[in-house]
Amino acid sequence: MEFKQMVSRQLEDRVYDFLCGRRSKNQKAVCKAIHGGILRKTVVKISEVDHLKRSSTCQRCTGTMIYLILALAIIWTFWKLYTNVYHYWETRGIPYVEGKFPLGSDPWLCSPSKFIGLEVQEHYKKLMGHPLGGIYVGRRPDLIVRDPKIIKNIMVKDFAHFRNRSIDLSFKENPLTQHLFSLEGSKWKALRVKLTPTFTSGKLKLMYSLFVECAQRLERKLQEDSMKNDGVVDIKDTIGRFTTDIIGSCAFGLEIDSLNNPDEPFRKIGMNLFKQRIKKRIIEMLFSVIPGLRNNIKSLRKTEELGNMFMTCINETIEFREKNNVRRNDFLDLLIELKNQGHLIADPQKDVKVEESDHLEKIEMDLGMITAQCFVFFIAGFETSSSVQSYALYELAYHQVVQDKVRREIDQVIDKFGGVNYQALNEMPYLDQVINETIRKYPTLHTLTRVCTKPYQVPGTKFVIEEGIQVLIPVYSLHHDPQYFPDPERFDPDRFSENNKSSITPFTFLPFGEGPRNCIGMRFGMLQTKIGLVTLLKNQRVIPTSQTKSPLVFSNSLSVISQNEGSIILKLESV
Ligand code: HEM
Repeated sequence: MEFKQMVSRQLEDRVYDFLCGRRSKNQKAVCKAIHGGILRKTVVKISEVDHLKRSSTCQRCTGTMIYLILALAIIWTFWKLYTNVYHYWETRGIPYVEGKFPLGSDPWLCSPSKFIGLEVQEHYKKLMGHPLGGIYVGRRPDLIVRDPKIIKNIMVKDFAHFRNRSIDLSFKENPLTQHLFSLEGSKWKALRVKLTPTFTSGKLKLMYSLFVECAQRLERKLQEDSMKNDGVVDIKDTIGRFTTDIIGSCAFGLEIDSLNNPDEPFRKIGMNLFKQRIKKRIIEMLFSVIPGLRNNIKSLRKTEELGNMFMTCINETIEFREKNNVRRNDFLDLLIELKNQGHLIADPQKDVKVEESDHLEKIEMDLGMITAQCFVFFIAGFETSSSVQSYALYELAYHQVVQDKVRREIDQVIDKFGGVNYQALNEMPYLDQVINETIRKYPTLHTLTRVCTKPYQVPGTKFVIEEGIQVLIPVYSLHHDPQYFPDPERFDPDRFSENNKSSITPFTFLPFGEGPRNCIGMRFGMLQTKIGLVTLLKNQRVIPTSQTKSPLVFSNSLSVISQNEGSIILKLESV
């Protein structure tokens, strides 16, 4: 007997053992005789099944066989339906990265150690030479845009087609989801117009004294830390506490002191919000396959509890301020003003153009809406600026010449203004270069998203982006593309010097996004970052220690924000 035949016989025997269970040798032989053909061909004709039904010896195995075939048919149909979508880009003549069952183009679920910015970069590299290309995230066809000119059209010129981000708002009963980052369409527009004046430089100047209070606390803490433990500190943790204090003070009007109080609840909340690991990734992937599942996942309702805590805190603060006529010139004061107007309707303003076709939706500025805005200021303001400062200090520790140059600039400006006031911070061009180079190398949002809200023909092509397609703007990949930033892994603040910055290709450097939906808190974030760095660098030198992990490794969290794994340990030395 041929080897192949022998193996198939053995296999057949095993299948019969499984189907016929504990039966006598003779009964099995009858079953085999009856089902042999069926099994070999794996296709059952109804007549054969009828015949089988009539046979009293093998009624049990007939039933099992029918179930098995039904199950196979269901699996086959599911597989066909599931994988059908993987022809989406091919049929539209768009270059693409192949999608495979069940994860699409993204093997990241299988490699939990990979940072999403790097995953997108792999696709970006595979699509080299093409202005845009398709990928599949699970079953969802997404479009990666590589060409800076098309990026400009999507983010600015033809923004009317791409107003929304793709944030799942199915968890609607949670009031915290109604914030500026996630709102869509005319609701977003109305709120953006009203909140924009909150972030003018005039308003920031009024808040400056709140920044100074927190900076003074940071200065004292650093002095203490430099004398303990041989000056070795977890700089990420210290700066994280400092930004929590600033945002707590400016957004919630709370005098929290997380720098000196390790158990400060706001600090704990901030940290937990960004701990989304592999389990969360798997859940997210399931959401892309089974929409609506989100509503049924109990663990995600934890955010509801968080919402209640925030609501109570804001409620009490507003009540107190209104009763005692307290004003602190912070975000909450400005939001209370909006609450007292009752509702918002967007007005035409130069930064957010209202088109004639726009239906201007009324937004009730109730407590829920106010809390949601405070919440987004808290998460956006806490993690972003704290990461930028920590990564800048990490790079400065390894680039002492650059660090000395920044310190010289700080000393000159302090001499000129007699201290670190608001104006002084705006006259430090080299510090600006260092911050820009930090957010180039470590962009806080590795990938930006826009959803196509009305069909859009890409200029110069016949290709139409359909409504509902998610567009990915690969910020991390652009910032690390040697075509735009030669030797991209080198930390070189001179890329942003007065002479060199004009040669940077527009729309390849996007640390705060672009267009009407860019970062509303950019000035606030820059101010927070500068005051933190100046406070530290004017009195201390940072140097790497044997405990400093280098290079920085970015985590695989699903968060839109790039976060490095673990701590950033540096040594402080008084200067
Ligand atoms: C250095 C610090 C910061 C960085 C690097 C940063 C970066 C970004 C980026 C890249 C976006 C998306 C832009 C786009 O899609 O085009 C964004 C949006 C946003 N940021 Fe920031 N951000 C920072 C600080 C802040 C602060 C301090 C606040 C608030 C206090 C804030 C509030 C927001 C909000 C509300 C949005 C959504 C805007 C909208 O959709 O209209 N950000 N930020």
